[in-house]
Amino acid sequence: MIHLNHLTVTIDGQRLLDDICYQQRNSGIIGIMGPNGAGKSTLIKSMLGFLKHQGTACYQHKEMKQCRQYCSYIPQRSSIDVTFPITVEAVVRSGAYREKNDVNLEHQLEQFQLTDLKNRMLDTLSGGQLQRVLFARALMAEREVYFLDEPFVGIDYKSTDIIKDMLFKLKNDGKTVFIVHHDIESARTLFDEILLLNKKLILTGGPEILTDTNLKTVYFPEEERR
Ligand SMILES: Nc1ncnc2c1ncn2[C@@H]1O[C@H](COP(=O)(O)OP(=O)(O)OP(=O)(O)O)[C@@H](O)[C@H]1O
Repeated sequence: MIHLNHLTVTIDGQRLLDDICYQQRNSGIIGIMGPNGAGKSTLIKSMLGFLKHQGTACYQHKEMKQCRQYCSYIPQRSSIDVTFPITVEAVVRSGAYREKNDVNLEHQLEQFQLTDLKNRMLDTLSGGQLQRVLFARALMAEREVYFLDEPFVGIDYKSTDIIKDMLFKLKNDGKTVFIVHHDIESARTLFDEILLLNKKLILTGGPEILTDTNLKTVYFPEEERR
C-alpha cells in the first residue's frame, strides 16, 4: 500500500504540489483526476522519485525510490519518441526483467491483440495500438503497482476495451493501478477510488465523490471564492 506524507513539489519557486497526504486502503484501480495543470503527472513522477520533493512517498513503509522493482510507469503517449527504429515485438520484449521470457512475450502480444502487428515499426502504429504496446511492455515485468498517465486519451473503442479488460484483470490479481484520467463519466465505473487534485489533494473516496458540487470545487475553485 502506498502512503504519501506531506508530499510537496516546488520547481523554480513555483509550488506544483502542496502538502499531499494520502493513505491507500485497498488495491484496485485508482484514478487521479483534476484540471489541466493540477499536478497529476507531477504527482506520479514525484511518487516514483523522478522529481525532487519534500515529504515522503512510501510503498509498504519503504521510500518508493527504493521500491522501483515493484512499480511500472507508463508515461503519456505523446512523450514517446516513435521515430526510434524498433519493432512492436522488441519494445514489448524490452519490458522483461532480466531474463528472456518468450512464453510471456507471446502471451502479452496476444492479450493486447498485437500478434499481427509484432513486426511493425512504432511510427506505423495508431495511437491506440501504441498505447497497447506500452501497456504490454509494462506487464512483461509483472509488477505490483502500475502508474498510467492518460492511457485513454485519443484512442478508439477497441483499444479502450482491451485496456479496460487488462486493468480489471490486474485488479482481480490484487494489483494496484494509478491512472491519470480526465473523463468523468467513465471514471464512475472504472475506479475503485479517486483522488481529486488541484495542487492540493481536495478529496479522496469512491466514485460517489464525483458530485457536481465536488467537481466545481476542484475544477472551478475561483468561482468558490467569489
Ligand atoms: N519540470 C517542470 N518545470 C516547471 N514547471 C513544471 C514542470 N513540470 C510541470 N510543470 C508545471 O506544473 C504544473 C502541473 O503540471 P502537470 O503536468 O503535473 O499537470 P497535469 O495535472 O498532469 O496537467 P494535464 O492534465 O494538462 O496533463 C503545470 O503548470 C506545469 O506547467
